[in-house]
Amino acid sequence: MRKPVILCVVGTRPEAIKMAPVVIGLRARDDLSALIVSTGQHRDLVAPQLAHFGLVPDIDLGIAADGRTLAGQLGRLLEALDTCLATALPDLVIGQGDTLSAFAAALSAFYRQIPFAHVEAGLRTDRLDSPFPEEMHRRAIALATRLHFAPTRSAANRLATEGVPADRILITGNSVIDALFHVTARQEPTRAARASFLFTLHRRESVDMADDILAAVGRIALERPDIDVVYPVHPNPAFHDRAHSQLGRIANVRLTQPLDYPDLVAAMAASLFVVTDSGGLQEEAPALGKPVLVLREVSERMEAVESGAALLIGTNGDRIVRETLRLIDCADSRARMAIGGSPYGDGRAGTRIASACARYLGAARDIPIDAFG
Ligand SMILES: CC(=O)N[C@@H]1[C@@H](OP(=O)(O)OP(=O)(O)OC[C@H]2O[C@@H](n3ccc(=O)[nH]c3=O)[C@H](O)[C@@H]2O)O[C@H](CO)[C@@H](O)[C@@H]1O
Repeated sequence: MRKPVILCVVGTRPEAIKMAPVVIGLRARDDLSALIVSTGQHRDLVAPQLAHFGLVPDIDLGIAADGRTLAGQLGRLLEALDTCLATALPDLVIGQGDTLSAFAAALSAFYRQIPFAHVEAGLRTDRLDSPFPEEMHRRAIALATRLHFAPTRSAANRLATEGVPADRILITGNSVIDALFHVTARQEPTRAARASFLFTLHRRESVDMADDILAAVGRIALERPDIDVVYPVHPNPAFHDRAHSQLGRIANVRLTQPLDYPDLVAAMAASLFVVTDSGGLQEEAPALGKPVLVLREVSERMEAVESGAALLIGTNGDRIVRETLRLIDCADSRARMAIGGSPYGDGRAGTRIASACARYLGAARDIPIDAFG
């Protein structure tokens, strides 16, 4: 009898990192078949990250962003994914998060009436302009989703208020914690030669404020030459060019290429704290006991803010300088934010998701699935 076939669609770096534990969980079972579809949205960032989990894309659609408009990219992704679904005839499609690739995967599955499962379901800011276009994507994805894998109870509660039936929601934890533990279990702790903090900036809505944010980082580095700023620069030209022109000549700002996931985790573990606009880093840093200063006005990850592990500081340069210098100078402030453990997961999201998929597809009955949290 043919095993049910699941297509796991990834488009970007964070999707690859968060989908890897799901694929590992699915492939640990002998009653399902899981294939990875790489859309090509982050052409050069997906395969290397999957490789760290021993995975390679099974299907590569090659639809790179290449400067197209959002609508242009979405059209190309929909067409390529529709053809892929018509050929692979999956029993279930899984997507992660809120990107164009995740949205196109949900929509193309819906159009073919193939069930869609959403990893990291239920994240909302209630602001369609922030993050743009991700908030719209994830709300629309929810309409096309059969199985909602919510990382936390608050995400599950939000889905319930949107009318999603309880038996379609499972609280799994965020699979990024699975990925983090996969790496830390294979890494020797390193003692940093110099004190540092990790800085990343990549969001679409950060572009307009990028000059102010990067100028603030430069002011901090010049004021504290004893502290290194470790800044893996996102390849998006909107950030890459600015970073090098504004910060390239400051000795204690270490501009690097995008880091492989294990190297990013090692840099985070060696840092005093993290300053970022990244969603994933807001989830990972608390698990490593690292305070997070979030360069956003709103966040769909309020659990870390409410626990005191993260602080929303927005994009105003003076505030960034003030809050970052405070964490540099005050070990007590850092200790108060190092809550120990992440509210986002226990490292078993992949296994829970795989069990839920197997049960849904009738591949296995009555699987006890313990929810996270
Ligand atoms: C609105 C929003 O928040 N959306 C998020 C966005 O993801 P993001 O904001 O987390 O994106 P990034 O920050 O680019 O990636 C982060 C991952 O990459 C690792 N990393 C980073 C730099 C590096 O040099 N090397 C690395 O390995 C890092 O540790 C982390 O795991 O889209 C995802 C997909 O839908 C969503 O899930 C997610 O909600």
